[in-house]
Amino acid sequence: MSEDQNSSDSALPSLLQALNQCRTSVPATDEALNFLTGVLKSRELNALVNVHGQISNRVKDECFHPILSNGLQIAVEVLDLLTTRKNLSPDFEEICSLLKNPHLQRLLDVHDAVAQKDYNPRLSELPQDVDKDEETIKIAQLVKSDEPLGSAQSAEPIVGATIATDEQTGKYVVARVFHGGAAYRSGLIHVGDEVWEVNGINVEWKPPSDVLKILQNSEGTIKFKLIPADGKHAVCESKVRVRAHFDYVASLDPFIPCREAGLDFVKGDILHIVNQDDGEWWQARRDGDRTTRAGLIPSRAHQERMILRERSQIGKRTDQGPESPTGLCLVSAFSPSLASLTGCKSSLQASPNCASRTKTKKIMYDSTENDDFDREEIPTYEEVAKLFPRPGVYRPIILIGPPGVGRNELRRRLIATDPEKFRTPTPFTSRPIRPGEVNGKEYFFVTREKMEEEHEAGNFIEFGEYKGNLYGTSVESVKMLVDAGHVCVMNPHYQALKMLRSPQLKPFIIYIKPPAFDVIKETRAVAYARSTFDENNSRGFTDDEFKEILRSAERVEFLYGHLFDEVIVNADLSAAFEQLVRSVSRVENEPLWVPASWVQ
Ligand SMILES: Nc1ncnc2c1ncn2[C@@H]1O[C@H](COP(=O)(O)OP(=O)(O)OP(=O)(O)O)[C@@H](O)[C@H]1O
Repeated sequence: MSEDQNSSDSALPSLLQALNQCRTSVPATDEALNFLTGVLKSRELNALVNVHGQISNRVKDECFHPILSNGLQIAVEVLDLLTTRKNLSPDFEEICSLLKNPHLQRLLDVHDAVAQKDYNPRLSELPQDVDKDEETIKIAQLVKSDEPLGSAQSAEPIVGATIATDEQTGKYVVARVFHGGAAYRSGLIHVGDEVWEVNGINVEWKPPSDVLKILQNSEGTIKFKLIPADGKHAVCESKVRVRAHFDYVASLDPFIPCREAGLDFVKGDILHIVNQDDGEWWQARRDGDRTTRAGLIPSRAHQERMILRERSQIGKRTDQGPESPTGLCLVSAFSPSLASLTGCKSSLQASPNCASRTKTKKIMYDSTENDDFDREEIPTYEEVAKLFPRPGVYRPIILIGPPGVGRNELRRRLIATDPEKFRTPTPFTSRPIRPGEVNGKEYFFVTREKMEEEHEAGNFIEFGEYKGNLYGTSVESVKMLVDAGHVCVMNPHYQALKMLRSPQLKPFIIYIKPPAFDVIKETRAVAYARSTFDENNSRGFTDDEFKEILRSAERVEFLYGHLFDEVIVNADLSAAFEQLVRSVSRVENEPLWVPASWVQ
């Protein structure tokens, strides 16, 4: 056994012995001393010391070299692969549960973070000739980045930091340090540090273009002499992941403080926010992309202001005439099955475009007074976390879209693949039960008073009146299906999303999008598709109805686009259905991003 091993083996007994010997002389309570004795004797600490001894024994003469730096990503991929398989052997089941363990995932995450700090190539020795009176100066050497410098307009692409002139002193200070960049990895350069010299050249009063030239012309390592900022050394990486609800192109943003440092992204991208110290500009990476340095993105507050600004400009233009998304016409559609019992206030105030549809059913839909309310929450970023599927507990599948786009058709096809597994919740009605009907099968039959009471209590996802009877689908009936191990599939009116998208139900929302006018017209004509806009006079769709579907789609996307988990364009029906089946399988088997509050 090695010396190290011996010393670590005897460390805890020696400590215990020492503690016993000085027990009476130390100013500590019996309780504290007993606690410490317990810790020193504990199995966990002894095991840990043992492991430490073993490791230091084995690697005494070697360096640690991480074999990989994306352990977590690989673990998730393995998990994804395994969870798609049915009838796994017990060994694989065990691997799955190990990989799902948050402690193991965190450990891999930390390992990767350490592994990605690329300490090579080694920096040359620091110079010995630092003046005694320069003790407060720090010298940082960075290896010049491989990124092309031709287009560099700032120091950022070269050293991973931005430098700005301090308004009060007129001197150069480090304004920002990018996560993952050379400056960040060095751990030596911090926001607020005053830049005194670059490669031995005093830059105190030089114009920015000269400083940039020095950086560009330097080869290999770049040496900085800095006057440290006080107490700003602790940079803590946040673990926040957000889903972006808007597209961002840094080169088109007139407000970004450093364009080269911007991070472009598109709606739906998952971003890892690594730093939120600056209230206006956050630093982020695309999730899973740990190899690159972080880039600048607008903070939530900044983006909200931009959106409000844009809206007020649209508002001004709308006052002067042209249409805006909120000015779109919305038509209700009604099909007799309660699953698609829909309608909305806006439909009762049809615009002149909709005037031809005189037979629109006046079905109340009152989950909200009007759907513009949704835009009060300005969609910028939503904090998300991964939700791992749990065997036997299925997330409800919600098909949303403009009436007539084909949600019902897709829902029915999905249920037909396995009617025992896929179910639509049973609605409630105040209509009297008819001969042959069974309570709880076609409907739950309840009194009008009971329905009104439940409605008042906010328990209905959809609620309406038809031919003097009330109909409604309750949150409870969705929960009942989920608890019974079924996959609940619904195609409610889009306004129902506000109630459905809750941590209790955790629905997966699929937007069924109409294709372009020509394609929708062609595909529906080939299939002899019947319009459900006017149930008493069911016939092929008219051009106006297709236009109405497209107009309504625009409105749904504008109001609820940020809530969609997936988009399926319903052009060719069998292709759309295949995509639906694939999505449903993903929801069952893969960890997917959901609002963070659903997981906590
Ligand atoms: N991709 C498609 N190609 C051809 N016909 C389609 C396609 N998708 C749906 N249809 C047909 O279009 C008609 C309307 O579809 P469906 O009833 O499913 O719409 P919906 O979105 O549920 O609207 P509603 O609530 O009005 O019923 C049906 O006759 C359906 O078979």
